[in-house]
Formats: sequence, C-alpha cells, structure tokens
Amino acid sequence: MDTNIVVMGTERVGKSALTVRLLTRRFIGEYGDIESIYSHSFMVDGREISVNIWDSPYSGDLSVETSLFEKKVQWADGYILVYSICDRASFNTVSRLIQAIKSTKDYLNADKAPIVIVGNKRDLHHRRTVLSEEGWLLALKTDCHFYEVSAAENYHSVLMVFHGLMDRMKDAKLTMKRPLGFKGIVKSMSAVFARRRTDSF
Ligand SMILES: Nc1nc2c(ncn2[C@@H]2O[C@H](COP(=O)(O)OP(=O)(O)OP(=O)(O)O)[C@@H](O)[C@H]2O)c(=O)[nH]1
Repeated sequence: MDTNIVVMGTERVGKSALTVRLLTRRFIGEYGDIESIYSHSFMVDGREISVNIWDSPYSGDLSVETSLFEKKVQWADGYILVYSICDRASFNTVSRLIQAIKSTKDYLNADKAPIVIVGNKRDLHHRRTVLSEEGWLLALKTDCHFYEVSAAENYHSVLMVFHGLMDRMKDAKLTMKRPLGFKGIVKSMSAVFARRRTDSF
C-alpha cells in the first residue's frame, strides 16, 4: 500500500535535511538543490506502509492555477510544511501554503488535507525570530499538527513528525487511497523536469 507525502517550504529551511534524516538517520550538512521522490517503509499499527516522499523546492507561486503546485497538492495524501524558527518570512510562507493547499483541495473538490507544520532549526534558539507559541497558534487556527525540531540534532523528533502525519492520514482514512507505483513517480518527476526546462518557476 503506497501513500504520498510532499515536503514544502521556502529555500534553506531544512526540507532536505529533514527528509534525509528520516531516511538515513544522518545529518550531512549540505544537500544541494536536487528535487527527489524517495520511498520509505513505516510500521504503523503493525502494518507496513510504503511512503513516497517528495522533497520539493519552493516555486514561489502558490496560485491555484499553477499547474505544478496543483500537481503536488493532487499527488500528495499528506503535507509537511517546514519553516525555520530563525526566518520569519519562511513562517509567513507556511501560513500562505496552508491556505493555498486548502483552496486547491476545494478547487479540485478533493478530500480534507492532513497537514503537519514543522518549525525546524530548534538548535539555533539564540537566533530565533518565531516563537513556539506562534507555531502552536497557527496549527490551532488551521487544524494542523505542529512540531518544533532540529534536523541537525535529533532523529527521533523528525521520526515523530512523519508518524504524526501518518496518524492524521490514517484518521482521515487516506492511507487507503490509490497506489502510486514506480511509473507514477517517474511520470510526476518528468512532468517536473519538463516544466523546469521551459519555465523557471
Ligand atoms: N543549525 C541547523 N541547520 C540546519 C538544520 N536543518 C538544516 N540546516 C541547514 O540549513 C541549510 C539548508 O538545508 P536544506 O536541507 O538544504 O534546506 P532546503 O529547505 O531543502 O533548501 P532548498 O533545497 O534550497 O529548498 C543547510 O546548510 C543545512 O545544513 C537544523 O535543524 N539546524
């Protein structure tokens, strides 16, 4: 059984660091800007769930009409929206992303979207510009889960983020949705790269 998760947020907030931490338990420091879809298996309630994780760079354009954004929203069963606690603009973007995902879902007449908000770089608390309370409040207002983590320092808190999302998806009975096989992944990726060649999004 496959389920799809997309990781979104502005540049340099640690999307790749979180994804790589989950997959390898390691923090390697620099990740480049390669866009990837990874596969990973989770045990949830004694059942193995195969998850495709799309580590996706920020396109800057959140309009519902944007086909790439719409494609990501449509592809995913759950969303991890990342900001850096040292970067207020990245927090504001997460707030806009939540609205954009919700309106895209409405526009597509699709199911409710399980979303987890992640404040990353918790180890840099001396440079913090976004309070934990602001993250909690945003989550409360938008009916999302919230975690503050450090991909640099800790594997378990990162694992909690993904498990938290899986639980929400299970509650929404979305893990039973359509499978996306390898062909589907390749198709999504080639759509992304085809668009990249013609468009600087
Ligand atoms: N101190 C600290 N640095 C982090 C943490 N997570 C990521 N970084 C650093 O932040 C920078 C950006 O991390 P990436 O994982 O590449 O961020 P990204 O969001 O994937 O960036 P783009 O690919 O540009 O969209 C790198 O230098 C990482 O080492 C963290 O938890 N703490």
